[in-house]
Amino acid sequence: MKQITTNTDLTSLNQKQLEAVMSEEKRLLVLAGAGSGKTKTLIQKLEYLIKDKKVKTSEILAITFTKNATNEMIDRLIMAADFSGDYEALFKTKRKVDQITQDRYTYLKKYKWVKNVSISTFHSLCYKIMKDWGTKGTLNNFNDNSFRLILDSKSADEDLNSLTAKETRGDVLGRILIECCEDKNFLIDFKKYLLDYLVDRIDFTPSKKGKDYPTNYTSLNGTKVRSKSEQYIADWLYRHNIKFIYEPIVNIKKFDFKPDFFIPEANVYLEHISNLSAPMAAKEKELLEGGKVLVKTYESQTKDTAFFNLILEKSIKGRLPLDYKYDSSLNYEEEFKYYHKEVNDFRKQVLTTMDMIKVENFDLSSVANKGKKSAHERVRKFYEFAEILIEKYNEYCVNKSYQDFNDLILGTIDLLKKNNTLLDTIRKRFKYVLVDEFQDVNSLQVDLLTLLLKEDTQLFCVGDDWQSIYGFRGSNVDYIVNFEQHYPNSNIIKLDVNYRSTPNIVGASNELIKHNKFRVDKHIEAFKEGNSAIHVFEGETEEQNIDYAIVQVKKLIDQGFNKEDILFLYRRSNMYKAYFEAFKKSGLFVSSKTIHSSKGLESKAVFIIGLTDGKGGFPDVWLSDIIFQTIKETKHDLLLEEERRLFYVALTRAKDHLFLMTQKDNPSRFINEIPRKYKREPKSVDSEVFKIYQCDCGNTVNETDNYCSKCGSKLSKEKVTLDQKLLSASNLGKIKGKSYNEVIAKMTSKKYILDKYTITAEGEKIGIKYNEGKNGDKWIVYPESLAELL
Ligand SMILES: Nc1ncnc2c1ncn2[C@@H]1O[C@H](COP(=O)(O)OP(=O)(O)OP(=O)(O)O)[C@@H](O)[C@H]1O
Repeated sequence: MKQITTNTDLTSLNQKQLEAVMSEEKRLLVLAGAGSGKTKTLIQKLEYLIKDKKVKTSEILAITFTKNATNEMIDRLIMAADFSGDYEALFKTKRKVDQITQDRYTYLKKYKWVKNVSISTFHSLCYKIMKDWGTKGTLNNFNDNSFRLILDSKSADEDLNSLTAKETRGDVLGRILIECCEDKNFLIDFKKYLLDYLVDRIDFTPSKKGKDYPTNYTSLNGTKVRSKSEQYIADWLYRHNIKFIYEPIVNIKKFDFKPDFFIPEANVYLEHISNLSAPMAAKEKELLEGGKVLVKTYESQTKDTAFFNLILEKSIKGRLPLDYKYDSSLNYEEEFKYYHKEVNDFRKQVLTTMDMIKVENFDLSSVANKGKKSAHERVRKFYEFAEILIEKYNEYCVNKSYQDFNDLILGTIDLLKKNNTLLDTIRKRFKYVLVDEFQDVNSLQVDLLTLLLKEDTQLFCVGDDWQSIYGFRGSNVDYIVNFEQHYPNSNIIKLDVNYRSTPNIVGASNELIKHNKFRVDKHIEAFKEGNSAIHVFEGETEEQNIDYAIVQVKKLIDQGFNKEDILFLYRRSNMYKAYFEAFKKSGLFVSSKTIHSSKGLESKAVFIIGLTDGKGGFPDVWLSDIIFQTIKETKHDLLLEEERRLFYVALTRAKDHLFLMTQKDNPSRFINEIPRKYKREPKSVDSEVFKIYQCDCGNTVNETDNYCSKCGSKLSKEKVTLDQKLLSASNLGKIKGKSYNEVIAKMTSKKYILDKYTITAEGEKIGIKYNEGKNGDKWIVYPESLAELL
């Protein structure tokens, strides 16, 4: 084999990183804090194995979680191979995605050995195994190799799109639902479920009759009625194809009134009487005098459904023509035309249920049976429908030979278990298995991984339990926290130097994460020096926060920061909407991302917005719906810990500057969990007064100065008056190289707010003005802040 050379420089590693790279341990976890060089160590390990240990490239399997991570790894290997530095130089130029892919392809042809290393996501690994080893062309077989992928939408992974079914999982499930609704009973039952639980959401309403008690219920034909019993009557009529008018206005002789129902074809009025009903006597008399038939039903009768049905049969059916057609065909389109959103939500719930069952490797019928025994009617009903739909869905996918992402892993596990030759071949081939982001693995992935290992396979995992943020998708932080239990005779190396962030950012994130119970203890130290504090800004309104952000962003841009250097992060996309509009208006360009998608990134300045407490803020702990709790229970405490890890990820993306944006009187608990010493918080105006002293020559001097630095004259403390403490508009202009008029125009063009005070300009005076009572107005300036605004 041709000698592979790379420009790997092991001397750039610290002691622990080096130890990890050179380790011969069969089961090793490199457990690290943010910015401590996990990715760097993993890549160096790859290079070390190939270049120094002369391991055959085909014997290495490196597993990542995303296509981006795979590409990053490939790019770093190409850079290591490319001594000319040309490939690295390309990254400094602006390129379109297509161009990046093309360049990668060109260089992979040049450095073929990089291509020989199996670097793939779990999914693409399984895809390949299934395609290469699945049973050839045997439809209806779980291990069929002529399958196509079925996804929720177009894949972000271009390579996968050509291999993907045209229809999405949602399309298929939707069609199966329509087919099931050809059975009228199914349709009516399903519509009732949808109206009760996704439209009226009756189970989310307090059971006690109070002001929150629902004022109406949607009946099967869409009429809103006032009570559950009225809904029952309306539904009974609908099911029997009997038309009705709800609360028709009747005027027979003396007054207008509204009986509950009128059934024209039976020429009957129906009044349902409960203890909430208004007195009936006068209305009844009117109807009688008008020769109308009135049927009365009573709340007490509804307790026994069969009995109540009988009453309705007798009093209504008996008055309809003998040949009345009680049966009618119902059309899905017509029945659900106003409820597309709810049908869509239901479909998503079924797909999530399906995924959760697969990820946990559970059996559909056991989960469905558990669900059907739930104390909640909504859950019982959901699983009745879900079981039928999922069974039919699975049947359809097997017939069509469709596999979703979880099927790929399940299918591969199944295939490896059945096919000993294959298992043996793969185990013998991959002598080194490297896994990135190990904190994100789920049970299925661990099962697969375990299958791939022989006793003497080297398993090298890197991860950070503090950054595990995909619990909601089924990943289980336990595999990294209790690595030694899952992999007996394993070793752990902790990387504890953060090369990315300033000491305040590292200190703050260390302190924050200590509030989590479920974690491995690590103490991460900052490599960098510097004492820039974390800025906490508490505006009274979102507008104030945006104004502040604009000022700070402009300041950073003045310092030479570009788009990539400034990153706005948020828990949910809608938090950024108003910022986006304001930046667009001001012609400012910054990067922005949800925190989940910022994993692995870094930026010189990071702004975390939307840090308010409570619903819609951050943390925002949502216990999963009881439907999903049936499959996997989630607990409030653990969800809060995951939110905190998400905040940890956000904090640790920042290299030098970190801004936390919240709202006055409603800060996120996470901000309070960061000790004060790391933060620069706006304090009250009085405690923060930054006094400005002026020499007679106009030069600004410090309080402790005895002599003026400009004219050299001795400064007399007694001369300092309130007015003299003020930095005049002219002087402020001089400092910033602006004219008096420019300063005043700028300050008065917009109301800048500092803390809760408005900065105003009046003549030469500029700053914060507040009323001192009989001594007149008092002015205070924050020179630093004012200068920032200019
Ligand atoms: N030994 C080292 N000496 C100097 N710089 C280092 C060293 N190790 C890592 N770095 C630098 O630290 C930064 C973070 O490294 P890397 O991205 O590999 O960390 P990470 O642990 O994967 O981060 P995270 O998990 O937070 O995304 C990079 O800029 C990297 O070049």
